[in-house]
Amino acid sequence: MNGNVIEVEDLHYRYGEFAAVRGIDFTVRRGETFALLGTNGAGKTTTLEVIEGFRKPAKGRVRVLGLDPHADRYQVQARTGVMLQNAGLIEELTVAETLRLWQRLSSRTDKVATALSRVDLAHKSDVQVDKLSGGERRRLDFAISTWGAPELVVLDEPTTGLDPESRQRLWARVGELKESGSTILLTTHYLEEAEALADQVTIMHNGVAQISGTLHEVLSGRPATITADLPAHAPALPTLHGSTTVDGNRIRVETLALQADLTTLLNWAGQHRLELENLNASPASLHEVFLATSEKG
Ligand SMILES: Nc1ncnc2c1ncn2[C@@H]1O[C@H](COP(=O)(O)OP(=O)(O)OP(=O)(O)O)[C@@H](O)[C@H]1O
Repeated sequence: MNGNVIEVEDLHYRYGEFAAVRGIDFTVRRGETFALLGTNGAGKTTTLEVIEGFRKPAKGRVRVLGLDPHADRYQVQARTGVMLQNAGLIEELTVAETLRLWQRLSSRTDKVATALSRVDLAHKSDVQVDKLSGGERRRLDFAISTWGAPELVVLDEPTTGLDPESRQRLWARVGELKESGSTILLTTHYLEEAEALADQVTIMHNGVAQISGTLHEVLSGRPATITADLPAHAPALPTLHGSTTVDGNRIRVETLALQADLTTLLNWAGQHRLELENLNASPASLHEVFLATSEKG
């Protein structure tokens, strides 16, 4: 096997007549974290399910750990940890019993107490699964899918339903997995999650990849934004590198020269003794890229 853990070439998948995935290509190298983003119904889960070996592509070539994930699914699944959107947990077992069962089933070694403390569930060891909150179930599922740090971890919307603190903790755990050498493929609707974790992203829409690359590649060339409210009767604005739009007293500057334009604007406000209310300056983010790609239709 080369350094690629996942290779997807011209992947197509159909549900009957409906083409859910229409020619996706991407490669995930060993040790990388790759985020698949996109609108609802874009085809992210379908793509993940093909990679996990649950679905056979209509067309195209998929290799996972050098194997065909459908034909060789038992070999691939033994080396992969998968967190689906809805976990099939056994409701009658306690949290600790669930992990002890997993310990017997898994070919990887890990410790129940350690796995529980990683996801902050040690205090729930003796609680039955059907008594857990939605976020706690999600964390238990994460503990199972990352048991023994698998070579490949596939996470379908891992932090949906988690509170902000639990989300940050899970990000830290994903960071540790990455440090230990695991390759991670995840889908998420939280763009800041992709910004925090991913080396590479692909944004899907209607079964097609609209944009792919490293975060730097995806964001480069995208303008930063400055917004502010001007006081009434403000003098004419200074000349800026970026393009300015005015709506009432609110200005919005889209610029590739954020520092220069912000300095000009602040100097101008200072000279005229103006207060710029609600001043905000932000670099390009995945949020704008996402909106731009999903508007393409
Ligand atoms: N079992 C199925 N039978 C028929 N159509 C399906 C089936 N599963 C998914 N689809 C359709 O395929 C498309 C892609 O679905 P998929 O779940 O892969 O999208 P997604 O990007 O994961 O969406 P979301 O962000 O909403 O979870 C959607 O239009 C969906 O309605």
